[in-house]
Amino acid sequence: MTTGGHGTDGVERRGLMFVLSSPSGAGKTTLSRMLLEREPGLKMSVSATTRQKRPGEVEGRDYFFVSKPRFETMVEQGELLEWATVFDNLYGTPRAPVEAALSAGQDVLFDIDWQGTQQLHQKASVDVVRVFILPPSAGDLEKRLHSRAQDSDEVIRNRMSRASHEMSHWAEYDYIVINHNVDDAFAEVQSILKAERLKRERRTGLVGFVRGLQGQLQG
Ligand SMILES: Nc1ncnc2c1ncn2[C@@H]1O[C@H](COP(=O)(O)OP(=O)(O)OP(=O)(O)O)[C@@H](O)[C@H]1O
Ligand SMILES: Nc1nc2c(ncn2[C@@H]2O[C@H](COP(=O)(O)O)[C@@H](O)[C@H]2O)c(=O)[nH]1
Repeated sequence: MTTGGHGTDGVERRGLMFVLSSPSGAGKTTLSRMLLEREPGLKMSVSATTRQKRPGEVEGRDYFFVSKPRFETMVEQGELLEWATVFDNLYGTPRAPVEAALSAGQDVLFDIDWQGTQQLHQKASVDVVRVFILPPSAGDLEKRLHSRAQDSDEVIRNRMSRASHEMSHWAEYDYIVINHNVDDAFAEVQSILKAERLKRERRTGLVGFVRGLQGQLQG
């Protein structure tokens, strides 16, 4: 699925798919925004969803808000790379922008749940990096859902009641970050991205680069 781009050191490598999952309210959106601001070469995958727009959310930036029939057509026509029902709404990743970004040598950031992560991993395991964000405590998680002030008490109760099930998938992820403090959690997530970008098996240009170095040493 992926084709080459260049790393900051000029050596060609395959793009990667960087996935953040967590129980609702643990901080994925916050950490994603920080990553996008500070990490050039990273593009957000904007999902399609049938859920209602929250105050302040922008069409095409936060989500593509679509009707259920439109979502079903997207599924039938193979327009989604993965999709799932989450909290009684449908969510899915449009395929074309992800493929275009990877082809242009960018890395792609996903804020998706464990079901979508499993589907992506089945399709492109070596290029998928899975990070699970945990809250420091249940009390903090509830406080964060309230402090966001965008969901009704009923929606928050529903999300809290499902948090334990969401968290039961933590062991399917490559990295676990506990979001006590947002700056520390961000530093950890950013370190994971930087290290994964340097992984030997993604760096398709290394063989040629090392041969060139050896040529210089011998010549
Ligand atoms: N370390 C932190 N300490 C305190 N508040 C935080 C921290 N990280 C995030 N928050 C706040 O918690 C709330 C929920 O965060 P955010 O929207 O990023 O969660 P999320 O995981 O994306 O949730 P969802 O899955 O519902 O989209 C926001 O108001 C955010 O500012
Ligand atoms: N499998 C997918 N899950 C997704 C996608 N987009 C978002 N999500 C997850 O849904 C919940 C709820 O999000 P919210 O914005 O309503 O709070 C959260 O866990 C997201 O990660 C997707 O395309 N596929």
